[in-house]
Amino acid sequence: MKEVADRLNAVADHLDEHAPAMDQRMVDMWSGEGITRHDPVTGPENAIAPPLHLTGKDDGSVEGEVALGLPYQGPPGHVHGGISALLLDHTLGVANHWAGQSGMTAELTLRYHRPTPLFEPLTVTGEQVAVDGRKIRTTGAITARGEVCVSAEGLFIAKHLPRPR
Ligand SMILES: CCCCC/C=C\C/C=C\C/C=C\C/C=C/CCCC(=O)SCCNC(=O)CCNC(=O)[C@H](O)C(C)(C)COP(=O)(O)OP(=O)(O)OC[C@H]1O[C@@H](n2cnc3c(N)ncnc32)[C@H](O)[C@@H]1OP(=O)(O)O
Repeated sequence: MKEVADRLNAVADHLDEHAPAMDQRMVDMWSGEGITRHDPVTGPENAIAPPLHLTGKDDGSVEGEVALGLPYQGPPGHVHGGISALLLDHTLGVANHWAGQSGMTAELTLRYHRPTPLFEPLTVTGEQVAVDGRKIRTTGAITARGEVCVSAEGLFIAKHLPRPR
């Protein structure tokens, strides 16, 4: 294992030497292409992202399918509850973006109905349900085999931090 670790560390050092400076990398991550490349849920450049692929639907909601492996394990054979919260927080955020009014998460309420299985297709959904001034209410769920494992209700407040340029 030590030899393998040394080789991986050498690769990491090599990549570090050739990577752009951190502030430039931040700019690149936010440069567009219609997706965020860096986020820990859908980001293709983020090693901890499963990644979940979300699609916007004609009815205004978003949906994606993903199967999660061992790094996301909590209870034996099942998804860690914080990971489910991560997927839903982000999916509700993307649902807001898709609906045209987005904001920052102020409250996220989760109900864990049944354990969420690892290694099985999960459907993750989000839908904006109301906008009242700056307050945005959004719901979503993770389902497996047609049964709801986790449902979410979020309050988002319209506010946008400046993107790096
Ligand atoms: C499907 C294909 C789509 C393609 C997608 C393509 C591209 C994607 C592009 C972008 C990606 C899109 C989405 C990405 C998704 C991101 C998801 C992640 C979201 C997050 O992970 S984000 C980080 C976690 N989040 C925070 O880090 C927030 C920290 N926090 C604050 O920054 C402030 O706290 C803030 C801003 C929340 C409010 O602050 P503030 O000063 O602006 O507003 P203020 O306090 O005045 O509140 C105004 C009114 O909201 C009420 N209110 C406020 N907070 C409340 C609470 N908690 N509960 C109940 N009511 C609350 C007040 O009571 C008042 O109500 P009233 O007006 O009636 O008095």
